Amino acid sequence: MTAKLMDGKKVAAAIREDVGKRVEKLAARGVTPGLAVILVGEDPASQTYVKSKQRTCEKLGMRSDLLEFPDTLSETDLLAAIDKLNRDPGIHGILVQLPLPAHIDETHVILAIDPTKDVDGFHPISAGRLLIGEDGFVPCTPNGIMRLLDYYEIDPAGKHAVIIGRSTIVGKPAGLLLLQRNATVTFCHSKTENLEQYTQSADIVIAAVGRPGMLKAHHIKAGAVVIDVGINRGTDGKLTGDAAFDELQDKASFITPVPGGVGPMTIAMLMDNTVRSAEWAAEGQTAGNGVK
Ligand SMILES: Nc1nc2c(c(=O)[nH]1)N[C@@H](CN(C=O)c1ccc(C(=O)N[C@@H](CCC(=O)O)C(=O)O)cc1)CN2
Repeated sequence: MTAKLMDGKKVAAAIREDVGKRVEKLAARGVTPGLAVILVGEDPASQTYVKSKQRTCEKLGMRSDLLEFPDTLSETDLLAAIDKLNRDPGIHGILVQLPLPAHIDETHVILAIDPTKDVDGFHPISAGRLLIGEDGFVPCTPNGIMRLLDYYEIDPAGKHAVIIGRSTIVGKPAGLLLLQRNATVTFCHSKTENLEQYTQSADIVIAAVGRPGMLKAHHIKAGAVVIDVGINRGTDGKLTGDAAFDELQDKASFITPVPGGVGPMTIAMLMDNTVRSAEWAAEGQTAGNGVK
């Protein structure tokens, strides 16, 4: 069996096209969706991602503000910058690029973002809405994974999904989304003993641990769907995922490549969340539920 590639670039382009149409509709009502991205420090990968977010916004006709700070920025000054953006009516989405320098507490920063502008979906209000199944901002990478599954008509209902990784950004929300779609979900992580005991019975395996090539052919059953969230840059600059792609592609039914799989979906879903935020604001709603 040769696995079918799940082409994140193609699916992300289709999402951007839809987002672009919604931006035009908002423009007809005098609204320009605005995203503010805060970057602290000079991590090269983070610089690439924020530039890509900015470029995508501009291509779609959205406002994009990039606030760049040195890694000596104090937490107090960062919270003040967020507060200013919270009060800017032209900004519908605020995100702080992660990781942050060690002296800044990520939780304080996430809590400072107005939940009605939390387009990353990291605020506890967004996380709570996802937990109870209420409409709200869903973290971009897991939301992108769901859109990829939908595009390739992979219905998680009744399937066993194994998630390797329990981060609040990817693993946990991906598990909740799959559960909402009636999958049976197992979380595995760095302390899981005998990983293959779980992965070998999985219909869908999501690898999100940041360990290059850790998911190998012997871990999966024939015909499993493999979603690779890993973005590991080698010393040669080459990007590899958490899945050993070459050996898995002969055993899986579907597999996401790295690059070109889940990564492009993350930015497309960020655009989707930002435009949703502007749509909700234009309707006088908060997070889609009609509450002002
Ligand atoms: N505030 C946030 N910080 C971080 C997030 C996030 O969702 N919100 N996710 C990651 C980084 N990230 C977006 O911010 C991101 C990672 C990867 C890609 C992507 O398109 N990857 C490409 C390869 C790009 C390359 O060459 O490096 C791919 O996989 O094809 C987009 C966004 C951590 N921080």
